[in-house]
Amino acid sequence: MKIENKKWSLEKFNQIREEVLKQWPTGQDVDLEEAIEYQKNIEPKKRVTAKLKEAKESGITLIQPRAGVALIDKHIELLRFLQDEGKADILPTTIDSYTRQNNYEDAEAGIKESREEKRSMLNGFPAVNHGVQGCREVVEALASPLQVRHGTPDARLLAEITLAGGFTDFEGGGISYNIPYAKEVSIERTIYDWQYVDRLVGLYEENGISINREPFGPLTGTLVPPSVSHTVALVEGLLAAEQGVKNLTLGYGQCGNLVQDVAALESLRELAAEYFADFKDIMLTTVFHQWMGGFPQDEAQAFAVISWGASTAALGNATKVITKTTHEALGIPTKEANAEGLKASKQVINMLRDQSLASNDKLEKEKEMIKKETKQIMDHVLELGKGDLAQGVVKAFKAGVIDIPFAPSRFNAGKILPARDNEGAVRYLDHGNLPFTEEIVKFHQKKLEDRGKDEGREASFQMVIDDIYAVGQGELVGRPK
Ligand SMILES: CC[C@H]1O[C@@H](n2cnc3c(N)ncnc32)[C@H](O)[C@@H]1O
Repeated sequence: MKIENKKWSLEKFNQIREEVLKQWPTGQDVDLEEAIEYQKNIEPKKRVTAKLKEAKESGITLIQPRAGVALIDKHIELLRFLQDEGKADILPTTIDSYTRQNNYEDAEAGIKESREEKRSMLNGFPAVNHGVQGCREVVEALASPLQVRHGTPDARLLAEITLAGGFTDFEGGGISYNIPYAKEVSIERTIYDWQYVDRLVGLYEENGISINREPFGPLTGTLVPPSVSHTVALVEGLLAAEQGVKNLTLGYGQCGNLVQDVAALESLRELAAEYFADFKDIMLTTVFHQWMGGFPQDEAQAFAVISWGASTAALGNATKVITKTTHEALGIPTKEANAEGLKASKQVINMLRDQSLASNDKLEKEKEMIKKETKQIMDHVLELGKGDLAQGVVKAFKAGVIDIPFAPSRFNAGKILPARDNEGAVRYLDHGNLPFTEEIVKFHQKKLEDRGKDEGREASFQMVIDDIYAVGQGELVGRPK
């Protein structure tokens, strides 16, 4: 397929739509006109965009967990608990791994098994199998707005069914739900398929229905430098806006050094304001993901990591924070543990509501570097695409100009290597083919050399390994044993 960053015609969209809705029997229940009417009757307090707008205007940080189980009644019970006990501002529905791979047969088997075993045999909610009516049962049982969270390279049918089902926010994108989640799916394929998702959202918007879109910020969740993360957020947001998306939450996964993370959130807002300046009617918000790397098993230590994430989200004025639980190192959390992660986060956010991180030289320097790096990558992507962003992305991955650390995809160059400096900020030990100037490369090298001097060792791959295990072992920087 030829990909270009151009709004799809309705004719092209409808032609592909016929195939999409045939991928599973429940696709036949999607009737767009009826779905638009149904969405029209979902009042503002149950729309994610309204909640985000209110939070952005009042400068508060909303809390949202991840959560999903196999059966509709159990999923409602779980979400009701997170809403009423956890006080979640926005509710998730995390989709199961079979559905994420379009393996609806095994999802169906998982539903059957869950009924037999009387416990969830899936690691999320199989929305495609439950269909439009099943999704509406969930939406109508809850008072809070709902977002679909997943990791699906081909999310076209999932989007059709969950949006018709009353969800008002859809996570993911052609890079962020491919490169960290799949090995064999080409970038062309997922950029194209996610243009379909965004064109569907554009169709809802053209009919007065506001649906929020949230590219998946953390990517591989493993020491992803802010400028790599911001590049993907901006690219996916711009591709979505071209298809008619009007509400975008751009995300970033916590790295752990407070100044760098606050600088990342502030620079993300500033970069987004620049890159989306031509889209007059777009609402831009930010989401901060609490630490996505390895967690300590110990409950108290895990609470500390959760609270550190909540603190940074508040001090960085993120519109929303995605919370973690003390079961992170163990598996799918109980509803109680999930609610506790929400309550700990809310406590910290409330206590920091009237505080902010005073601007300082370090913060300004960090913001300057992140913005310079991101712009250097973005400029090169556009150059490679001869002005077409979609073409540029495909070429950028081939050239390693966009490169995501520790990604499974064979379409990712995998040449960059991140490691923490002496204060725990994430730096480029190897910047691979990222198109950075000498100034940028030297800045990162010096930071890592300083750590090496302090530790009495060379800046090396061993630091990367030490840093990957550090948080789970009670540290931030992986110091030599
Ligand atoms: C993006 C990855 C994260 O999503 C979370 N996650 C995935 N599936 C579920 C789930 N079913 N319930 C709660 N949390 C979940 C978990 O914290 C994991 O680290």
